[in-house]
Amino acid sequence: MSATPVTVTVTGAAGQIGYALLFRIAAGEMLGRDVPVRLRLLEIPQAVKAAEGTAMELDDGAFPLLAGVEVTDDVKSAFDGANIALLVGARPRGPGMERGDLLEANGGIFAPQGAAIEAGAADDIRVLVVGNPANTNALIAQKHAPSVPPERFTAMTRLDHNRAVSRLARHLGAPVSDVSRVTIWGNHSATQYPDVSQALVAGEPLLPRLDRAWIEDEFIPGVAKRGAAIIEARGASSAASAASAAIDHMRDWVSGTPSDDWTSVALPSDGSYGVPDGLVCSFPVTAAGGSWRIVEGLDIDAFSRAGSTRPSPSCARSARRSRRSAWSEPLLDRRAAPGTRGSGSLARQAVQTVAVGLGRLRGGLRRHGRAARGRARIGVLGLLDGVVVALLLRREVVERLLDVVSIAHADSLRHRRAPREGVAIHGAPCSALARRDEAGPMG
Ligand SMILES: NC(=O)c1ccc[n+]([C@@H]2O[C@H](COP(=O)([O-])OP(=O)(O)OC[C@H]3O[C@@H](n4cnc5c(N)ncnc54)[C@H](O)[C@@H]3O)[C@@H](O)[C@H]2O)c1
Ligand SMILES: O=C(O)C[C@H](O)C(=O)O
Repeated sequence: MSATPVTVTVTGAAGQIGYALLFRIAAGEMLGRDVPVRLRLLEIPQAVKAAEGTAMELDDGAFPLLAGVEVTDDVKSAFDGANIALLVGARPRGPGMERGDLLEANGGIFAPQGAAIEAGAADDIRVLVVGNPANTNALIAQKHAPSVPPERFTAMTRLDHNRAVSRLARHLGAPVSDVSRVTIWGNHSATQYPDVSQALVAGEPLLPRLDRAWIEDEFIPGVAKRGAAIIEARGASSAASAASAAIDHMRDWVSGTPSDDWTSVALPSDGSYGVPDGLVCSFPVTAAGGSWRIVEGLDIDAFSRAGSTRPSPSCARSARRSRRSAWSEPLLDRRAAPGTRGSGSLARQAVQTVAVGLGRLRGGLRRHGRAARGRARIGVLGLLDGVVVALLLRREVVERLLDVVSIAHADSLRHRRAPREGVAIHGAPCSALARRDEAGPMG
């Protein structure tokens, strides 16, 4: 057994995921069965007592690797000397919501936590953001810890990855351990693209064994919308499977991925695959020596070329949408906020949110009835989301955002007759944004 315990900070420790996560960490499933851990549990003051109850149960587990448990509501001390931070504490969504709708409630949590990591975490700090919208929250935390290497901030798409692997294995009647090289691209949101084009089953290409209609009509939406299906069935968002994915994510990060496989992790882009620098995006990654490395050089068109059956109109729509989600978001980003490098891709995400909010608002205002009113309401919330993100940023970004909003507004007035196709956000056809508006850009 190694001598010095690893300090693991878990936020939201009294919540559902926290409860499913902590005992597995204490049992050595995350860092190895020879690595002692010291747990720091961060909660809001109202939930500290519940977290203390969990700490009592951890004691009662008599875990040989557990070197201590501390409970606190003080953000600074929670991250002091932390080697690993699992940022789980955040509000979960309810039925009918998208994860991006949580930004208003949750975005503010991650700036002080990022700052506390900057101030006091250990040099080897590794951060996994689980709280939704995970990609955006990871970016917020990362921007507040400028001296920590950006790639140490990750957001969790491992749950989506595991869902994809499990679904493929069940469909093919194969053990999950036989399925490899699956990728989740993009955001932990309904806009993600679960990609099987490189996947293997028992070392052989998997694509020839799948029907393209199944991939497009069942697999892709089934994975991307699994979180909502669980909320619908369970009345609460996924917890044990999320905790399990967090364990998998950290274990692979620290101990490495198998030599013949990769996993999916959302991390600040290094420009790979045309994703703008700094945007927190899920990629195929391997881990070795405690660092992630993006798998380079994959042929991203393989899936399209391999399809042999003609998709029905709805398949085509869903495929277009999925591919657009994975690949055109960066394009939209680039066009939406040219020259915002340095002010960060958070600005671009804010711009996207505002643009989508505007799309929803316009859609709602143009129609009548309850659905339209709902759409307009969601539009207003989307606008607020964007503004909240922008306010977390510097002044010039806010100004740029206002710029974009006014240009979009002017365009929408100009193209009132064909607003879906006509509105341009710095050159990006707004039709693309409008079609994505159910899913939202945030993850
Ligand atoms: N990325 C993923 O794959 C994934 C999967 C499942 C759930 N989630 C997200 O994880 C989050 C937590 O889910 P849950 O089911 O555990 O929710 P929960 O409501 O059961 O628990 C959340 C806990 O966080 C605490 N909390 C709130 N603000 C905090 C703060 N500032 N500091 C510390 N703790 C704080 C709450 O008091 C609560 O105990 C949600 O945002 C959910 O949407 C993400
Ligand atoms: O869907 C949710 O809101 C929870 C989580 O992100 C999930 O994917 O299960």
